[in-house]
Amino acid sequence: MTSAAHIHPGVCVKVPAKVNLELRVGPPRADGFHPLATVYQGVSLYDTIEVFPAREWSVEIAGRTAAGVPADENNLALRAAQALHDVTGAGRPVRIRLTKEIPVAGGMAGGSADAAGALLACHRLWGLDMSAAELAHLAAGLGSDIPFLLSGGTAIGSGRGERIAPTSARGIYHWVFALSETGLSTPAVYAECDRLRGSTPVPAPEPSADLLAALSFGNAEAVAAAMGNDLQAAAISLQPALAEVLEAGMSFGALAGIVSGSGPTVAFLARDAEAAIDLAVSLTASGSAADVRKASGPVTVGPVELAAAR
Ligand SMILES: C[C@@](CO)(OP(=O)(O)O)[C@H](O)COP(=O)(O)OP(=O)(O)OC[C@H]1O[C@@H](n2ccc(N)nc2=O)[C@H](O)[C@@H]1O
Ligand SMILES: Nc1ncnc2c1ncn2[C@@H]1O[C@H](COP(=O)(O)OP(=O)(O)O)[C@@H](O)[C@H]1O
Repeated sequence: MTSAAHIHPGVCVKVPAKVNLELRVGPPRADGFHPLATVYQGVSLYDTIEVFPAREWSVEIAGRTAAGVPADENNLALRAAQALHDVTGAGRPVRIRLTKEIPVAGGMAGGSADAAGALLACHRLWGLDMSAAELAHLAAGLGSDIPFLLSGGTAIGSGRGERIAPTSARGIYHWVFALSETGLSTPAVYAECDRLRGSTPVPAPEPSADLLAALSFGNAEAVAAAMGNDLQAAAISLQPALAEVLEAGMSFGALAGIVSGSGPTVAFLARDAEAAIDLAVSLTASGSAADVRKASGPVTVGPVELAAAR
């Protein structure tokens, strides 16, 4: 065989990070999960997921935020590819290449993005014809955030976050993310939320009408006023320095600051693109965050296309 016979084309897709504009958390269900009412938005920090036919399953990890991501069977992208293979009986093993830009364990769903990307890329590579609903069902079994990341954009999440409904959203939102040096574990933050609530009765979660109206008008000030995260107090309780990060961003002119999901990334909404640049510069100069990223939303998952042979 010539060496060209060993070069198989692969498939590539870029999947964004998410921020929860609102995250309302109900009391724990019998299965331990918390019922949610959340508004997700895809933001322009992307992981790239490439899959190539191979003799054995494997995953390799590159990119700015590669450190600490498991390159074994605990990797969510690998688990997703194998789950798709198991339920369909289709396809051969793949080598997965992740190029990570999304902060790890930061409350921005990087692992979920990689899992969603692996599902989309393997679905194409193996020539499958599952419906969007079938893929979403499989995604939900792998993680609550994954169905949203099959498409991105702006959407309402209910159930444990896996039930996605579109919402009308206008405008472009300019974000500055303050990253933390150490991650927070999602289950630990949910548990801390329950502990802080104690025996206080918690109502069933609902998305706020004000936020949905603000999004439908594309009014950044009104969106900022309506943002909220029920996990924020728990994230601050576990990582008290986050309170200072929030204060710093507000003092530098953010419209609003919020812990992203289970944290510890703090998301600041800026008035416009210029204000976002000023805010990112001030936050960086002040040294109040380990790292600072600018992004805009909503953005969707990129096209599923051929990857260069490697
Ligand atoms: C908090 C959120 C907000 O969007 O995002 P992150 O901050 O992790 O990105 C999500 O609820 C995270 O979703 P995801 O990371 O997919 O969670 P899963 O793998 O489904 O669950 C991990 C663990 O989180 C807790 N969990 C998750 C979702 C939920 N509705 N209730 C929960 O109590 C459970 O302890 C569960 O065992
Ligand atoms: N492909 C992946 N990318 C990032 N983290 C992964 C991946 N696969 C498994 N993990 C594990 O999942 C944990 C949570 O990661 P991540 O999805 O980035 O955070 P979060 O749930 O806060 O959004 C990490 O600490 C890591 O050990």
